This record gives sequence, structure tokens and C-alpha cells, in this order.
Amino acid sequence: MEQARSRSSPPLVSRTTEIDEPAFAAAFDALSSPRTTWSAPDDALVLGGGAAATLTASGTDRFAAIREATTELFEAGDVHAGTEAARPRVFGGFAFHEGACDGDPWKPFSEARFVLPRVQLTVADDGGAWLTVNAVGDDADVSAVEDRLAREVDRFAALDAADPADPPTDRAARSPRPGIRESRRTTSRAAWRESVAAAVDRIRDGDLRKVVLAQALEADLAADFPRAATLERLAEKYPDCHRYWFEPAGGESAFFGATPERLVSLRGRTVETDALAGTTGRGETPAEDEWLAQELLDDEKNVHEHELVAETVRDQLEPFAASVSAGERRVRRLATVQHLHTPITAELDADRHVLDLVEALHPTPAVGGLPPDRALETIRETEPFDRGWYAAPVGWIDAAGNGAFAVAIRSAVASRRRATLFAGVGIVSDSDPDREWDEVQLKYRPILDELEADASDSPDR
Ligand SMILES: C=C(O[C@@H]1C=C(C(=O)O)C=C[C@H]1O)C(=O)O
Repeated sequence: MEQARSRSSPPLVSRTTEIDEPAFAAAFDALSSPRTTWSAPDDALVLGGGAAATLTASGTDRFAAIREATTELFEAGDVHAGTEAARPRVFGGFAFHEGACDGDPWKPFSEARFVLPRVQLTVADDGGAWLTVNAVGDDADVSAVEDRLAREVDRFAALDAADPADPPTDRAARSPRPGIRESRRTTSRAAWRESVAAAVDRIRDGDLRKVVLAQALEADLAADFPRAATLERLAEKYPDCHRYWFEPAGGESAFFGATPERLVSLRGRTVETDALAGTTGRGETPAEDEWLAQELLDDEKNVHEHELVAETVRDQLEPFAASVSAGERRVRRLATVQHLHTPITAELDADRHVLDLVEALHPTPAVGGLPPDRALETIRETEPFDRGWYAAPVGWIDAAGNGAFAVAIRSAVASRRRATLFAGVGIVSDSDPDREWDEVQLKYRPILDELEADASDSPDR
């Protein structure tokens, strides 16, 4: 019994060494499932393979359960990380709400699932690559971990090296997009008009202030989904976004995307977050882009929709904070859309775990609505599909309880020959169903562009 108890807080052994940077696709393919990739603007890229530890939870207390499990996991460690970015971190995410993973394609996903990679490649944003081997519990033997690291170093040395003369776009271009054989929408235009009209009625009746309604699009692919090439193309096209890839156990499918929306990052007592809501398209010319951006900044409906998010995020941080400050509202321009964006920072009044903030903030009215309970009820009643991890928090946690989480939008679940894409829009009192429909199609673009054989042929453009 004593032994069983000591095993429940197992030691963690982690060893890292610097290596020559391998090519992304070669490293991705060399790692075993479950694979994780995580990359944030101006931060290191992490590729994880296998699981030294897997933490899962479900239900409304899933945030608290993961917080406790990470605290226990990181309690005792023998860690030589070499570089801060290679320190042990668990990577994963949460379901949008409890029960959101009950249907397809979410069944292999858990309502909360975090992995400490068994093997991790860390590539610093200013160059330099590190290989890490982690072990927990019975495997956590220092000399066994060091031997394993030496073997992994040999294995990675044999991979194609990263080649700055062969940029990712050129490499990815040699792996064509799969093409879509057939696609199905969860929501017809008629059903959408009805749902938006019903939501607008509830808002005008004073029952709701805002609700974010989403759709899903299921696409049968004409060829195998090119996993690494897709991630490389997203990295090239969306360098300012958080890019992520999470495989559930089994590795037959993965949830991935490139999101412009940070939920929260915590380092020490410093919190950074974004209010991101209010959307317009991109222009054909720089002048048209500017015109659209200005129109967005001046548009009452979009500003109202945005301010509900910014105010709520500030209010939700208040109870934890010694100070909260919001930057100036501005336009965030992405490859496919433009958004209203307000950066928000806070200093906490006490030490906190990042999951305390994740739990307090999720779902923000950028992906849920206001009041939160009524919005959630409307979402559940209206949407004919499961959100799973779509629009939910994904990110990492370290031993100090620091972490960074993004809102998992501009995302899809992909298996070998199928992808399910998700996109939503904020509905307020003066929302027009057809304009909101068009906005949903725009928000599919980041992922759809990587699936269609020739993106310019798309009827939805
Ligand atoms: C819900 C999504 O996006 C969110 C909704 C936005 C809006 O309604 O303007 C803008 C950015 C995101 O906060 C999505 O992309 O699926």
C-alpha cells in the first residue's frame, strides 16, 4: 500500500540536449502518436511525440481536476532542461462544455486531456533546436532516460536537416493539397436563418445580450490529408496566430488549427489576454483593406459586439487582479479576415494557477455569449452538432502553474480522408442572418484553403 501511494506522485525525469534543427516534416513524421505541436507568435515551436504522462478529466470540474493532476505530476522532478522552452510542460485542451465530446468526430477526444510528451523537439524562434526525453513513474530512471535521449539524438541526426534555402512554402508545395470530393453542412441556409432570427428575437426580448452560433462542415478528402505540409503552410500563412495539433489516443485523427485569439497567458503574476470580436473581410488592394478596416472600426454593431467581450474579460479578471488595463481598440489583419482587437493585461494580487484564469474566462462572449448560462443553453438547443474542443481552451501548463491558452477557433478535426471544420459568429440584436452566414464561410477559409485542391475554385469565396 505504501508503495502504491508513493507511485501516485511519481518522480519525473527530464533530460534535454541541443541538436541540429531537423526539417519540420521529417521530425513530425519521426514522432510517434499521440503527437502534439504548439507554436505561439514570437515563441518556441514544440513538437511532442508519445506520452510520458496523460492527464484526463471530464465534467464541470475538469479544470480543477487537471490543475490538481499537473501539480501532482510536477511535484517531484529531476529536470535538466538546458533551455527554458524545453522545461517539462503538459500540452492539451478542454471540451467547450461538458458533454461536448459525446458525438462524432469527438468520441476519441476527452473533455480534458493533457500530455507530457515522451519525446519533445523544441525549436526556438530565433534558432536553435533541443531534444528532450521525459519519463514518469516506473520509467523515470535517470540512466535509462539518458540512454534513451542518446538513441533519440542519433535517430534525429539521421533525419533531413532544416534547410533555410528551401522555405516551408516551397517544401509544402511539393505535397499538394488533398482536394475535397464531397462536403456536407450541418446547417442549411434556411435552418441558419431561422436560428439567427430566433436568437435575435431572444436578444430583443431582453433574454440574451449576445450569442455565438456556429456551424460545422464535413469534407470527404480526395487524397490522404497531408498532415505536416498543412501545418507548415498554416505556419507560413498565419505567423501571428497560435498553431496547434492534438492527437487523441490512437492517433487516427487530430484537432488542429491556427487561431488569432489568445484566451490567457500567465507568467508569474502577469496576465495577457485579448478581446477579439467583430469581423470583416480582406480587400483586393491595400486601399480596399484600409477602407474595410476603417468601416469595421466605425461600425456600431461590430463595436457593440466587441465591447461586450472586452468589458466581460476585464470584469472576469477583476477579482484576481491588483490592476487590469486595456489597450486601444484596433484592427487585427489576418490572411483571410480582419477583426477588432483590444489587448488586455493584468497584474494578479496573489499567485495563481493559469487554470484558475482559464476557468474564469472560458467561454468569453467572443465564443459563448452573454449572459453566459443563457447563451450556452441557446447554443446547445440550436447547434445540431457537438462543439467538442472547437472554441475551447488549448495550450500548455508548466510546473510553476504558468501557462498559455488560446481559443481553438479556425480549426478542424482531420482523419486520413475526412475533415470536419468549425466556425461561428457573434449574434447581437441587429444581426442579419445572410451577412452572418457569409462571415461563417470566411472563417472556414484558413482551413478550407488547405484542403481544396485549388482554393480559387471555391464556390464559397
Ligand atoms: C467564433 C469564431 O470567431 C470569433 C467570433 C468573431 C466575431 O463574431 O466577429 C471574431 C473572432 C472570434 O472571437 C470562429 O472563428 O469560429
